[in-house]
Amino acid sequence: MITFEGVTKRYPDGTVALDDVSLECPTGRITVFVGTSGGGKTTALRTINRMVEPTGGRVLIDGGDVRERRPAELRRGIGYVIQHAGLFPHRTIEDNIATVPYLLRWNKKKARATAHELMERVGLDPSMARRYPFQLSGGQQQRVGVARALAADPPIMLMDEPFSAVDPVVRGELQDEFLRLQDELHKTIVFVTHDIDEAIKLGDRVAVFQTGGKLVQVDAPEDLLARPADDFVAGFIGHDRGIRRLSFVPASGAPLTERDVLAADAPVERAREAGDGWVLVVDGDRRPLGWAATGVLPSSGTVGDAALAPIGHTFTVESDSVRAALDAAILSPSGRAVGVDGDGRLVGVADQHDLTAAIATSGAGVAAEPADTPPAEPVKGGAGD
Ligand SMILES: Nc1ncnc2c1ncn2[C@@H]1O[C@H](COP(=O)(O)OP(=O)(O)OP(=O)(O)O)[C@@H](O)[C@H]1O
Repeated sequence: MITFEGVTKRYPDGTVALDDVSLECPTGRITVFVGTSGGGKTTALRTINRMVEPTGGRVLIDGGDVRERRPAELRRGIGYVIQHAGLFPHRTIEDNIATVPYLLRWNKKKARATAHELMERVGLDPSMARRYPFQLSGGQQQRVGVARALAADPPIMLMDEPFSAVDPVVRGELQDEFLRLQDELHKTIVFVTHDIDEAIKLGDRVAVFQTGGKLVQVDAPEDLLARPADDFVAGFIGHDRGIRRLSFVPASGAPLTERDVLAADAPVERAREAGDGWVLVVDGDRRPLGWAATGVLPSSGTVGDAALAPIGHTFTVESDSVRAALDAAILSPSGRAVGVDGDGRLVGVADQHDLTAAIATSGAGVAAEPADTPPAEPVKGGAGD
């Protein structure tokens, strides 16, 4: 656990970068610092590894004041990743990654073997080990930055806008892989970003900083979206927080039906009986094939003979959120979302009304149940859809 106790940083020119900040970053979890530019996020991060010394208050790691540790020794237990990766341009990728192991005087063979292992872990082909940073894309360089920070297996990782310098698609991939890696490694991570969507996607806890180094709110992402502490936080989160909260409502709570679902070998006559204009056609393995419009069916034969409109995207009932399901429904020609299991087989179909019912019972909607109705378990990593 990293603990900030009334931490203040006032620079000699009078700038207050941190103003009496108290917060806890739990062990094995991701705490994200987010907020306006100049809000003190980077300053707060750097007080943990003593790159910045507070002028008031204390920073503790597992109860011990960081000031009682020598900076070099302290930093060996703390990985540090920055924007643009900050790689050494004249060292190969493997030697960049092995920077700390070399400092720790590991023999070269072991250090390089660790570097290769880590390359695989962060999704880089070890055949790139002998390349130089300029021979890698921005996204690949960021992966090297993460691998380098992990090399000595530090329990703590500080990450300062590590994914900001890459395009949105690569950024999304890096975030997903980062979450997957954290699922295996359980590091104590403090992550700085100015992007609220990134904060909500990655954070177990999100700390919102305001100009002047004031910490305004620390909460789980779903609580931040549900109950912003003040107008600043509400404005910072944005006006679509109602929709974004649905990322934390599990789709498994939505009532699913098998109404108007037919196998491809069913006679077209059966499709004509369907109530509201569309029939979902599935194969013998219950994998969805497409939507058949009942107004334009062939005169005879099977529903599989009909021209099928594409499903668009499905949602996985057990792991996706209502947000993903609603999106699938909105994009579906029939207005209905197709829920599948982990193997892509049909579980059931939900229309927008069914999904609204799930929102209401989860407590996330305006028409929430009375307060004594327990909210559904949130979707883990739910903001990622
Ligand atoms: N050495 C310094 N001397 C004076 N002021 C400083 C110094 N370093 C930082 N500051 C100021 O401290 C405040 C907080 O800076 P910090 O970099 O922590 O903010 P931030 O929230 O990380 O911002 P950004 O999102 O723009 O990176 C800013 O007003 C900055 O100008």
